[in-house]
Amino acid sequence: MHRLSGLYAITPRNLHGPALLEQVEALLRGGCRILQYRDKSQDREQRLNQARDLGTLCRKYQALLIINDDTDLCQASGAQGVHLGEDDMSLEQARALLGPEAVIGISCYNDMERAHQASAQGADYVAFGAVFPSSTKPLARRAGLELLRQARKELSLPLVAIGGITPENAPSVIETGVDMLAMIQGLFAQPDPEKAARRIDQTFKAFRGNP
Ligand SMILES: Cc1ncc(COP(=O)(O)OP(=O)(O)O)c(N)n1
Ligand SMILES: Cc1ncsc1CCOP(=O)(O)O
Ligand SMILES: [Mg+2]
Repeated sequence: MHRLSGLYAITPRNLHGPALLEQVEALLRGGCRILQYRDKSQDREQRLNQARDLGTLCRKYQALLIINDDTDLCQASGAQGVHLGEDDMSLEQARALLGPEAVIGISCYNDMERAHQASAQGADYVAFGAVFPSSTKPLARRAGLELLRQARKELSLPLVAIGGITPENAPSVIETGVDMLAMIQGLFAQPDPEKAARRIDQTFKAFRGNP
């Protein structure tokens, strides 16, 4: 059983090869145990090699590797699951391809109805956001802290918050009851990503206690 809680790091577009692996390993050292490989580039071979290398690194730290958008890449690289949005394959199709053990996460933006539907259809987690303005995705729809609180009341599956989250504003998001914080710039744009990851990990522990 995978542990769907805590820091959920997502790879940035501008980092590849050894530099990406180095930064990801720093996050893993800092306590991150969920990683999403998000790479919209078209070079399939490069994406496959990168996903396999990230998988090797994640196994070393017993971390989960999720692939953004692409079920083929998930299967080819041996990753544990996929993250799907409204422009991607449906949850039913992905489940049929990847099987019951795969972790499938669904973007719900600010749409509670979509989240209830994903939950009923067997999603492993649902994501809401952007919680704050995001320089990675400036046009993302906004889902504020109040919506996260409401989602926590209505839904029992694991919840992810995404968009503009930083080590500074993380406590205000964790306080709503979400299970995971998905972050790109709030980790990778920090001078010390390991320290940023450790700070988030400790913030979760301060709220929830050690397991
Ligand atoms: C954890 C998490 N939540 C939301 C998203 C956004 O997914 P999507 O709407 O499909 O947009 P892209 O990331 O594909 O541009 C995500 N990737 N991860
Ligand atoms: C993919 C995505 N979906 C909503 S906001 C976002 C980007 C999150 O990146 P950052 O943590 O840098 O705001
Ligand atoms: Mg997508």
